[in-house]
Amino acid sequence: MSEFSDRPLRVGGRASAMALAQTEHVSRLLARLEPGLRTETVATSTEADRWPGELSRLGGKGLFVKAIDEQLRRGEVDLAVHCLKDVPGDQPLPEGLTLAAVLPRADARDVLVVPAGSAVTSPGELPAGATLATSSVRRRAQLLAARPDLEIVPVRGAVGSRLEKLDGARAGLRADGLVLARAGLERLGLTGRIVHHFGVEGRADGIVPAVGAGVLALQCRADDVPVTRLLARLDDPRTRAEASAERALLRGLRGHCNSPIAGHCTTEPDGRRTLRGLVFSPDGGRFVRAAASRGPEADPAALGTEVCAELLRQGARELIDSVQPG
Ligand SMILES: NCc1[nH]cc(CCC(=O)O)c1CC(=O)O
Repeated sequence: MSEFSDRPLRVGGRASAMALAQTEHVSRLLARLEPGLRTETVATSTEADRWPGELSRLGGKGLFVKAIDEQLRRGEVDLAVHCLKDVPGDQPLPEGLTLAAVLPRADARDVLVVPAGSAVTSPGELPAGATLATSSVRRRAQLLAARPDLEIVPVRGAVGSRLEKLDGARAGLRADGLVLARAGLERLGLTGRIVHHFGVEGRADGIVPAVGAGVLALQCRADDVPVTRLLARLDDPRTRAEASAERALLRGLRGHCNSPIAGHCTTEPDGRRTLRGLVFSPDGGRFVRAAASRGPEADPAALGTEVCAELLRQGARELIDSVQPG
């Protein structure tokens, strides 16, 4: 007999197709964990979803999670599903909430998608002066660092509408390609559109992912013991350790949502973790980079702090402060 059998568990998330796929995924995992458990999706379109302009002018990426966290605090939902990448790293979790689980990380790579009918199969085939669409300052800086000839143009909106704009089915974008997270396309069943995966290792032709890329975070009220215990069973310790290293790096850098910061931690089969961090100028012309590896017994947050200290020593503060928060 499940202690959740008397009422459905309300799963909160955003209303975009990607977010709905995420809440459905979590609901399926929970049903598998606790036969008899019923869930109900509560989808909310946030202020940031409705805003067509620059996110930084509204208050930043944190708005994607804020409205849902408030529902959780008010008791209108029992858990919240967030992309960890969208959870601000420069402020603590809202009072009374806990990060009860991080799910196993999906493929964290950024990918290139080209318009329907384009013959391009890799970035190297893009002609000089080609236009790529992304609103991520991190992607923009890394693309320009490798190819200063590229023109990078902003694009916002749900992943599906970005693809429609790219294909010309919707007005508002003329670009030779779009750079996105593979994880988002996976959740939408759209990986068939991918023509190239960017490497995460910090080579010149790659794109080091964002802190928390590909990770789904499950939050609940800290005093809700049954839900905290239930969600804890979905926690992936390896991903949690990687996320902890990455987020310690981001916290130490005090980056705001408009900072071109990349941070990615990987784990070897023997448990050894490597954290790589980079901070860029907006045009990618200047950057600092650092990496460190530690054995499985080392505190992942300390790894983040160490890579952060090295980046600051190399001048990361000046790069971060040269960019306006919005
Ligand atoms: N910035 C929005 C966002 N937040 C998380 C993902 C994708 C999934 C993930 O990386 O967890 C995306 C879309 C994208 O960046 O293309």
